[in-house]
Amino acid sequence: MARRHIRVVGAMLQNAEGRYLITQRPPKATLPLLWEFPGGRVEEGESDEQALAREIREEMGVEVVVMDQALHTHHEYPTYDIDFRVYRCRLSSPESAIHHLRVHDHRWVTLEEMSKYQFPDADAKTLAKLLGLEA
Ligand SMILES: Nc1nc2c([nH]c(=O)n2[C@H]2C[C@H](O)[C@@H](COP(=O)(O)OP(=O)(O)OP(=O)(O)O)O2)c(=O)[nH]1
Repeated sequence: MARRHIRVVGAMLQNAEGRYLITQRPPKATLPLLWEFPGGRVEEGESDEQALAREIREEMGVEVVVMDQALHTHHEYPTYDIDFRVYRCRLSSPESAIHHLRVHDHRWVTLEEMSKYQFPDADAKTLAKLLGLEA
């Protein structure tokens, strides 16, 4: 069978204190309980911006404004490849409460704190680039 290639979008979502939102994948998802940049797959006919806003609405019940693309990487997992783009985003309403609709947990973290959480393999490159970008 052909190897699957999936297009994934993630959010670099900063709050007023400059902390980034990271979310924990559900226990029964692929890559269970790993921490990640909120987001998910881009579906047929969707733009990256539409997909990211939809995923974040479905996962946490909040609205975001998607801004510029910050990072783009590829990663090969054992059974599929991802094309992963990360966009800077902000909450449409800064005081919005984060709901755990499809995420197990969330944290607002500094870049230093981020490295203490376990992320999927694809994010090693993303995190290194992010540290480089924001340094
Ligand atoms: N959102 C997100 N996904 C990531 C990150 N790093 C990483 O390897 N991924 C992978 C995990 C998954 O294989 C894929 C995202 O798919 P997903 O399962 O979250 O997407 P989805 O919500 O559309 O899920 P599904 O309905 O297809 O199950 O990208 C990341 O930082 N954020």
